[in-house]
Amino acid sequence: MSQPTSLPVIDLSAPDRDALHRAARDVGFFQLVGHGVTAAEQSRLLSTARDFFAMPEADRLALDNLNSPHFRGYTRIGNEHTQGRRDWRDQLDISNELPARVPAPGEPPYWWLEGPNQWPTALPELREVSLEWMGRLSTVAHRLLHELLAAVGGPEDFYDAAFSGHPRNHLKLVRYPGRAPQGDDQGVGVHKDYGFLTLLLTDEVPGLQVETPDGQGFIDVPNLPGAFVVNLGELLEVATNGYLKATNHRVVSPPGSRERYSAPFFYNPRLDARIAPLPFPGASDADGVTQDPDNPLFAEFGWNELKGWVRAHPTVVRKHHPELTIA
Ligand SMILES: O=C(O)CCC(=O)C(=O)O
Ligand SMILES: [Fe+2]
Repeated sequence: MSQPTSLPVIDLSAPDRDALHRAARDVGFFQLVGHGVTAAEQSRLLSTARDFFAMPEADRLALDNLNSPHFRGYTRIGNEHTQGRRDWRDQLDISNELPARVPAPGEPPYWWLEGPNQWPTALPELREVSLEWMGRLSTVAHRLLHELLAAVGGPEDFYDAAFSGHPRNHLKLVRYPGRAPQGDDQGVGVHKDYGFLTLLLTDEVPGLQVETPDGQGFIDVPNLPGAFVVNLGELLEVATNGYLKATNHRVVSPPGSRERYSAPFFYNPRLDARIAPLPFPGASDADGVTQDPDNPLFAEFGWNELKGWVRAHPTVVRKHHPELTIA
């Protein structure tokens, strides 16, 4: 099979289901156009993110995620880890604005993930822009998930109930501040995303790389202005018993001191949603989910999400959840 050198482009305003099926099954990554989100909305989100990172460090550290047992807020450069190695980026993690939840004895610990966000007082518009963005992209992702389920021959509304109540939307505002002084180029290390679909907005600076289907190398994802880069998360792999795979990807730090900004939106169900197998014709061709002792895939979404946070934010875990283990 020849390696794709650019990603498939899917137009959500006139979806070609065969193309979507192939893009999801063969590549696991594609560019989404025709989604209805305007260039003005996109540049507002990115410019608000830039304003956040341009604030004095003390203002950013006032939102340190070490303050939050719910893993919300700001992670300074070098405090996040992927594959046990330090990532070279700083970021603000935002999710649904909910009251702090402390799981009762016997309740799954993933309920710690529910809680309030931390917002900067000096940049009040960040709250409105981010919450609006999550609502807007949920609508787009919902449509896309329906198209995708239909494209593989399943019932398009099969997972709607999993999103009722408080679906676990997650927006990350990210800055890659050039290369680490020690010469390491891990912006963010190789990983898969934990939910159904990720809709990623980036500036024009390259860096995102996707693993090739044969697992032998990585290809650069070019910036297509106006498009969202979409990738499949682990729940789609679980849902289809491995017919669709969550794709490994990483970000290579921009050279020198060049900065790169990005904003992945993770379209996720409720934390306690159990992902039942999708009834679809390809189920008989599916070869099972990836077996990796270092990365078990959980059908109950909260566990899958908590796995990711515990791995990426060991300092938060040491401070707030020293007893926490992943079932
Ligand atoms: O910044 C990017 O381009 C991708 C980031 C990413 O993959 C992630 O945060 O999960
Ligand atoms: Fe990712």
